[in-house]
Amino acid sequence: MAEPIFDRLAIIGAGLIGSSIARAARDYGAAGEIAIVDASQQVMARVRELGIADDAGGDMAQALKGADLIIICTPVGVCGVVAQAIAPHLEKGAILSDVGSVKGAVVAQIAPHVPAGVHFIPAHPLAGTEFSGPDAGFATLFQNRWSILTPLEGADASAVARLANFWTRIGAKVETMSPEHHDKVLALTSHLPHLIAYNIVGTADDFGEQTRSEVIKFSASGFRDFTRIAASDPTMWRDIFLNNREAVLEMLGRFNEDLSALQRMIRRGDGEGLFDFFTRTRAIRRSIVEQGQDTSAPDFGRR
Ligand SMILES: NC(=O)C1=CN([C@@H]2O[C@H](COP(=O)(O)OP(=O)(O)OC[C@H]3O[C@@H](n4cnc5c(N)ncnc54)[C@H](O)[C@@H]3O)[C@@H](O)[C@H]2O)C=CC1
Ligand SMILES: O=C(O)C(=O)Cc1ccc(O)cc1
Repeated sequence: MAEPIFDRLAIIGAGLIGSSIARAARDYGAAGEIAIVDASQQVMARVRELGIADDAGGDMAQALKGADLIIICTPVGVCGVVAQAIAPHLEKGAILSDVGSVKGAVVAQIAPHVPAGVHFIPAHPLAGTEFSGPDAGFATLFQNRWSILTPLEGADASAVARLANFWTRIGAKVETMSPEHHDKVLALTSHLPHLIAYNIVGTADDFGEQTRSEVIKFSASGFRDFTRIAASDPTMWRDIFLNNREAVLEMLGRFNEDLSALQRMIRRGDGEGLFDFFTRTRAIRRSIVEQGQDTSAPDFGRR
């Protein structure tokens, strides 16, 4: 196997993403040693049972000793607190990264705590499922999925390249962009779809018992897909919406306008308008499939 890219990887937060990175780093030889720290004793006990870390003692100073890559894998709402707690233990030349679904607010939370000589390079793997916790992770999660790096201005190019190599080694394709651009793109492609799913499933839940049980009984694939997304972790998604407020509200405004236009077409019996609209949206789906980015195989995300 090729040489490890990092000597010691420390993961803070061993949920779906943190535990998947640990498994993948070991399976693909991306790190010499792997240390895991999690605030939950229950999670730490499970990490030891699963045997996915070389160091799962739970001591922060010990875990970070000699770590040349540290990845914060907690919900985005606590990134700042975590960065503050780990800062005294970070060694010169180390790379500090994260996997948060929001980048602007995460940079604002973490950057003030990064000691001089430590390279802070935020990242976001566009890979996941509706499940959480250390048991939900798996080594192949990042295969053929994007990982977006959002280095700050003046970031050390060789550190960025080394982190990009790490993601490539564990199967991902890497792209670089600014945190602001990331947050706009993800507001539309990930955050808004989750909000719509939470909303439609919530609407069904607001109906009486009789309707609710019929919805469950007769749910065809459209609604079923929404229920999968709406089963995603409440803490994680609360933090995403609180931390990508501006971009989500902007996209929601555009979405509401388009929804009103569709509503008007239905009310006016404008079949031609509806047909044209649905023809445009079908073309988008076709280009995604042509680019080989369709991951909607029946068992995607279900294990
Ligand atoms: N779930 C998904 O599909 C994806 C999630 N992300 C991002 O990855 C991050 C983690 O998400 P998941 O792994 O799904 O969450 P998760 O809920 O499975 O795991 C989070 C872990 O962080 C730990 N934690 C919470 N506060 C902590 C603290 N102060 N110190 C140390 N550990 C702490 C929790 O005990 C838990 O084990 C989030 O920021 C999320 O936005 C990114 C891509 C996909
Ligand atoms: O399960 C799904 O369909 C997802 O969309 C997973 C996901 C959730 C959050 C992210 O920031 C990236 C990927």
